[in-house]
Amino acid sequence: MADDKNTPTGGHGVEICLTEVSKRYPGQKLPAVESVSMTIPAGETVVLVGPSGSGKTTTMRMINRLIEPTAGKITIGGQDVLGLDPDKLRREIGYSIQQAGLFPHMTVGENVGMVPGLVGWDKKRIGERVDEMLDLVNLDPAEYRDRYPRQLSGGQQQRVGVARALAANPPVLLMDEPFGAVDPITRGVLQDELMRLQADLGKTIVFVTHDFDEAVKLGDRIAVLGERSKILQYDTPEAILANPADDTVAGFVGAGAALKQLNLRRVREIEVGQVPTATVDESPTVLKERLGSRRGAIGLVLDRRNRPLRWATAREAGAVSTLERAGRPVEDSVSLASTLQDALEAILTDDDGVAAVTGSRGEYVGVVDIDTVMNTIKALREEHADDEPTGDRS
Ligand SMILES: Nc1ncnc2c1ncn2[C@@H]1O[C@H](COP(=O)(O)OP(=O)(O)OP(=O)(O)O)[C@@H](O)[C@H]1O
Repeated sequence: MADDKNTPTGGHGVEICLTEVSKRYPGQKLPAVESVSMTIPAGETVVLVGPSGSGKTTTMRMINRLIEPTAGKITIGGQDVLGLDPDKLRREIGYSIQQAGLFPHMTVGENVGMVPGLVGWDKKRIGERVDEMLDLVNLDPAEYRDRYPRQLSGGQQQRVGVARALAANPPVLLMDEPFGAVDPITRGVLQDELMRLQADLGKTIVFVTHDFDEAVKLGDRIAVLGERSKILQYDTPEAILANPADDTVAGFVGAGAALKQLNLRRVREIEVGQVPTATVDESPTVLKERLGSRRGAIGLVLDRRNRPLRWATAREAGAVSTLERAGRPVEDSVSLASTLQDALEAILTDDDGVAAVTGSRGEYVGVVDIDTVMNTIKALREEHADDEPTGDRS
């Protein structure tokens, strides 16, 4: 899929550097963006979040010079953008906006193929690229290529918008609330798709949103902007959730920061506990002995392929002739790939407050309980406690 004929970097992300960039719109007393400095590392997704009017869009559009800065310097891959021809610059930067911004009188294929056409690709290559891009965003080319934007759902239009932004394989992608106009479910699907794409493509993405949860999900780093685009905090989602720089950022992070952190962690990253186990073919007394005399201690009966089958206490194991009927069935288990939020959900709905953890083939790996989750949150908080939260450079 690498198509490096027209792009010096082969489409891989490059660093973007803003140095004391300001924008004052004509006739305005105060600048909309005042002396912003930030480094966006190559191949990372940086999300700009902040209240309405904080200057997110202005900041982003100065990168591709849809808006001209009044002062400061912007470099992309070391090149000063103010020294480049703006039209050429914009062809090398993918741009996708809310409501997709497709040209209504052009078909899906013409929309996606527009920038490759502008940079001089031949017809055959453009055709192939259009189909490849539609495939990439999960739209069947044969079905959608010749439709007009109005013949698509909102979510499909957004997909075409992303396909169009990627078509000429630019190293940089600017996305201004690209999923702002679709329902929450479609939005989640589109976010997942973008994450999957980005894992393969490694573009440098600057993404603007109002939605802090979207920022946490998509961002390698988040820049929380205040008035005139002042950078209130610029850090990883984990660090911002664990240690917001000030009350304004904390307000923006919103309620439930600790719970949101659980969404960023996977069960495989924590140390799971162990309980006594026995397989269904073993005698109930074996499990009873392994559980010992500790009151309330619970063990797991595993099936012949080592998968969690039933929870049982020593007393319950002692009351049956075969472990097939001991205790109660395991209703819900979590896998190593589950988030800690999923694990917490399973723990909270379990009578004994414990969830079995399984590996990739469903085999028993261990257990998690509320203490494990609490300790993880505590550790996260301690890990980031000494962070120097503010910083307008990476
Ligand atoms: N063309 C313009 N002329 C004058 N002022 C403008 C212009 N465009 C934007 N502004 C002002 O600049 C400030 C920043 O606007 P901008 O659109 O960058 O903010 P934003 O954070 O992206 O907002 P939103 O989240 O509502 O889209 C606002 O106060 C806005 O009114």
